[in-house]
Amino acid sequence: MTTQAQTMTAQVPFAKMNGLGNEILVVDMRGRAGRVESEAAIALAADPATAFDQIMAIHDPVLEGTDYRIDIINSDGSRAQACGNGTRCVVQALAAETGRKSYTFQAPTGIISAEELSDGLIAVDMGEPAFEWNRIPLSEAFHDTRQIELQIGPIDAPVLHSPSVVSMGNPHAIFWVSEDVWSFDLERFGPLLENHPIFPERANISIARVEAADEIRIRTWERGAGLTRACGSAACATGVAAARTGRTGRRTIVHVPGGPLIIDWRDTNHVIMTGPAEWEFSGSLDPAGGQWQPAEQDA
Ligand SMILES: N[C@@H](CCC[C@H](N)C(=O)O)C(=O)O
Repeated sequence: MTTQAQTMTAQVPFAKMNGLGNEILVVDMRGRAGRVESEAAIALAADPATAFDQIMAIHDPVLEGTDYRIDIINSDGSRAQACGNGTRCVVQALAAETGRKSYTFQAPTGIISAEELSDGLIAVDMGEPAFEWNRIPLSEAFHDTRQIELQIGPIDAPVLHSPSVVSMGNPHAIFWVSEDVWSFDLERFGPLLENHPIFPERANISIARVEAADEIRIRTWERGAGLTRACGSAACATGVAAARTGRTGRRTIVHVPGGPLIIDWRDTNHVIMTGPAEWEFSGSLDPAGGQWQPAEQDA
């Protein structure tokens, strides 16, 4: 039988945060073995008080030269390779704890660095995009991924078609539209496209409208999380794809439903995403089962 003391030792601290409305739980796994289990993630996602889009679990560093290792879990319990909004939340949480502004993380997709700027915004180096079909990945060869053959809706009058595809460590498809992005039933088309056989590892699906040479508006259906108010890696993928197809320059403001993100695809080929993060409340949770309680001052 589990005693109260055992239950307490199983608890780890977390902070409920958001990045432009992308709901994030930052879980502190430092000094602990194990990981946040998918079962725990699913239970926490089902509770309206802790409902989230991604968990960002901070682990002790493994690789020399990095501060921490980050594990990313979607609300359906699947693992993700990148999460831009979540990374900003992690940096804000660590900066509040330590006073240090810059960090280097071992993320599932590789080494990423990020810093809190003097105005409080957080800049994340999201690494280099990949365009090769087998790195997205796609299930069939497309030599030009600026536009691939994929459509949804009636065959002779598709609602969405010919997306650009980009990997930001995780797979993204961007459907360009000239209408209001809110006029599309993304809740209906999102899951069909996320799970389309062309994407063997599923994909994050965005609808994007270019509004100026440096401004884009998007909505995203996230792989493993559904409709979200913000997806940082989708904003990066869209900024890159827009520049790559001649729709915009390399520095854009990408408006997600939660607000603006600055996306800068630098000459170094690295994509820098800048935006805010916000703390909501703190607590402790069991990374195996997901049972949680608020911190005393927040209870
Ligand atoms: N919200 C994230 C992206 C999260 C990962 C995604 N759902 C996936 O499975 O690839 C972001 O801000 O980048």
